[in-house]
Amino acid sequence: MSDFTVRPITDAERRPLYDVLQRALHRSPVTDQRWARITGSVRADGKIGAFAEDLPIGLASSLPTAMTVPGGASVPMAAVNGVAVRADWTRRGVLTAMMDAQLREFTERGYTVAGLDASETAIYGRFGYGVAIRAATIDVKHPAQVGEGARVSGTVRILDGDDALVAARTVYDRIGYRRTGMIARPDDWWEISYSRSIEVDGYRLAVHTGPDGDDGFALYRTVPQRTHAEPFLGALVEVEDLIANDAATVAALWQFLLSIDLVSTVHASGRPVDEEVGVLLTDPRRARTTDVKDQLWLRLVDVPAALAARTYSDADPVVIEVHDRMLPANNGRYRTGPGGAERTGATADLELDVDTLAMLYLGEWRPALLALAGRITGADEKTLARTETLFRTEQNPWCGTDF
Ligand SMILES: CC(=O)SCCNC(=O)CCNC(=O)[C@H](O)C(C)(C)COP(=O)(O)OP(=O)(O)OC[C@H]1O[C@@H](n2cnc3c(N)ncnc32)[C@H](O)[C@@H]1OP(=O)(O)O
Repeated sequence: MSDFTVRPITDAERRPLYDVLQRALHRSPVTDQRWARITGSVRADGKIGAFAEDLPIGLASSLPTAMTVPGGASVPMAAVNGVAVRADWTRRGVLTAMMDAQLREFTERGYTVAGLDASETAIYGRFGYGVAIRAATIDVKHPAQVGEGARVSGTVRILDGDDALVAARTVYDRIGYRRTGMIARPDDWWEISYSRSIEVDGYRLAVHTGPDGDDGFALYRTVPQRTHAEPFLGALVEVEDLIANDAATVAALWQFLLSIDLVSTVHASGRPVDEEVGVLLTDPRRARTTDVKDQLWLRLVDVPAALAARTYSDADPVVIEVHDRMLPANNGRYRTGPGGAERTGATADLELDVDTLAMLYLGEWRPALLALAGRITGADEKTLARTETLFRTEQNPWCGTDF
């Protein structure tokens, strides 16, 4: 018998469990002032707690949202956003018990998928999450400037505090989550995460205005780099969020970020892997992609619904056999082709675990590579090529929301 219990939390348990999360992420416990600001958005609903008798020892939170899938439909998604176990209770199965309870809750609530941003890569595969989106870190070193011929226009203004929060929400809602992998940003996420970036971490918002009004923004802060040894070293510009309605607005926001004086480097993480900043510059080598890593770990909670929600390119269907240890209702074979996806009794063309299906689902990974890694079995080269055609997407998926 385990010496802890896992269950939905009450209102009174929110703050102590929020502090379990803060501590696990090496942040200070929340202040009374900050709690007063966010308390309405830190809801008990969607939170699973772990308790040793009355002691709160673990938390797994989620927010309801929706994600755009290939073809443009959006599916109900649980954004898993606050997972922590007290340091004196780790490696005793607390997270495993919370993940199990959470997945059962997601099924009951009718979520098609769940997603998370993993603190470490070794944790979530065992629960059926796979890396469905990768993102790039881009560093631009000064002197760097956007070339004169670049098609950038419009104006940029800087906002702070609540004005920044309101403007970012308004522009995001206006642009929408159009690209595959983007999500609707939940109200509570704006109130907790975005307000922390602005109020606690000192970020400001550069809002771009084009011919039809505000159409993009960059959330950024400047961090001094000067030392006694290097008294003239310029500041670092850290870009946390950059959203725009089209590529020209993305370019205009980069132009603004590169125009800030007394800066040595502009650093942006979580960018789309196809965001080519270098080509905009007079010297392309000033921009470097310094990292490409997992951005979104996706869990297909309802495999039949997920497979049916996206579109497929033109190729003969494949029969995919899916294995799901934690949600056995997903086990089975699915005929997947341009006409859609449905359960079948036919012989499988390929087999995979549900985390690998998540890696395929948004078009991030080539099936041949997944077969090479031993993640797809039973498929010959022709089947893998067919699967690639079916699942291929025109543009790389990108989430862009750090939840
Ligand atoms: C979506 C997000 O919020 S990401 C943020 C996640 N939170 C953090 O990183 C905060 C700091 N860390 C923690 O709070 C905890 O260590 C957690 C939540 C990561 C893990 O909680 P635990 O209760 O220790 O996990 P649990 O005991 O259920 O471990 C399950 C398995 O995962 C493995 N595991 C858990 N954490 C890690 C890790 N950080 N690295 C490698 N393996 C891990 C365990 O070894 C175990 O494997 P086993 O079944 O083969 O023995």
